[in-house]
Amino acid sequence: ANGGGGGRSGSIVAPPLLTQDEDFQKIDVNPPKGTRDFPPEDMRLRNWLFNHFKEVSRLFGYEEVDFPVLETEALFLRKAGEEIRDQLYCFEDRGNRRVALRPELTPSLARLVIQKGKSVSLPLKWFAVGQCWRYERMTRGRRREHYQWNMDIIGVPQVTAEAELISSIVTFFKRIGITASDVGFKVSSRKVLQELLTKYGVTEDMFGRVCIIIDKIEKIPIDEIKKELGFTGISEDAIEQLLQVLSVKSLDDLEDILGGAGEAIADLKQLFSLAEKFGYSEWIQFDASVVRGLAYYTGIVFEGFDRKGKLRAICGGGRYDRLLSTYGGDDIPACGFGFGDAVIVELLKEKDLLPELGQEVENIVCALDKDLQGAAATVATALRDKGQTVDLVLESKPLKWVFKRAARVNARRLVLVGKTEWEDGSVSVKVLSSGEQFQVKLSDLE
Ligand SMILES: CC(=O)Nc1cnc2ccccc2c1
Repeated sequence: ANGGGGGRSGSIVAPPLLTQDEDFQKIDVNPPKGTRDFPPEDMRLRNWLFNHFKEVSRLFGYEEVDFPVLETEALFLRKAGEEIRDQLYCFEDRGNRRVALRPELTPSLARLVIQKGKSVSLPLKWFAVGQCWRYERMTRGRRREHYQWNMDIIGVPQVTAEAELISSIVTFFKRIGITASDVGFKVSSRKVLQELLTKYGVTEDMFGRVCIIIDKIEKIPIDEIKKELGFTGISEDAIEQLLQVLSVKSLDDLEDILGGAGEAIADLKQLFSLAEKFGYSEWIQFDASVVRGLAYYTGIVFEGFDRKGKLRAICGGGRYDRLLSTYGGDDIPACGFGFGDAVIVELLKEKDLLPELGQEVENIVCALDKDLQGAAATVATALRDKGQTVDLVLESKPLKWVFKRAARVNARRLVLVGKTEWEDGSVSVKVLSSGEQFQVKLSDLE
């Protein structure tokens, strides 16, 4: 509809002759490269997934928030060499402002917390499900957008916060039929790296960069890793020692190397003990090689992985105690996770756990001849006012067509408005599963 613009009212203006060929050119009906449409069937799966995200978040007492998909570019301009930065979907808008489509939600959340400042009482427990963007050469044929579920706790320095976040993801997995034998969480702390780098005399400002390099440890050859670490000023033998520590497989072995005095060990011990109390011990394991690819993590980091090792990380998160202060906010501790909508669907397919979601409608209402179309509208409204879902047949159609549509929309029953019945305020109802058919007064229809 073109709104009031071209209605029947006013003088009829002959439309301009469609002379230029661009008026005829067929547009490309596909969505832009790397993006998806959500036709009904895909939208049903997406809603099913997002409803689980949101129900778990509410189960944990979190409040939903959202932010613009468009942010100032500066919010994402970290200099640690992150992939998310190289692929920023940024541009200059018509006001010559540098802007970007958000590649993640955490910076926006930090911005909003700072904006709210003293007017919000800590701790904050917020969640969001939002579309995030990246711009990479389509050579890789990868998607340029995905939806991310985030949960964040702002203002809690203790690892009870991280322990609760992992519990919420475990709760989500259990709700959709994923078990501890399907997936696990690799858990570590960046304080391990921090304590080592301090020992090797590496300065704080190098910390983020070193983490990003190490996060690539399984993605690029080890010699490349060593070379890149060399550029940050770490000595050769310090690099060897560092890589040694990252292959440590138990907290006890780590303690032998770091000594028991550091925060890293204390945090991790407490997290594993809390995991026991939350009841998800069998879901988590210590893995010193987990650093995650975001520069702002400062403490515990974790990532969900499929135990078959066929898929990329399912989700990931950790503590980011410095992020708010880097944006000029107060020194407020924070932690959170991101959970993308792509890998989880691949996992559900693998495990044959995809739900079967068909369209459902309770009633199809149909007038048996065209001068009963108004009556059919009245019947549809009566049912809708009682909260019943109704697919109203809007044109006069042969009954054969109506039965076909009833099957397609998976209607539970057919409500037929016929001349004789309507004269005494009745309609005829056919329950499609049993074939049972009966007359009923409109007022008694429920
Ligand atoms: C598997 C997948 O689609 N990943 C994906 C897709 N789009 C993104 C967009 C922004 C940031 C990360 C992204 C990650």
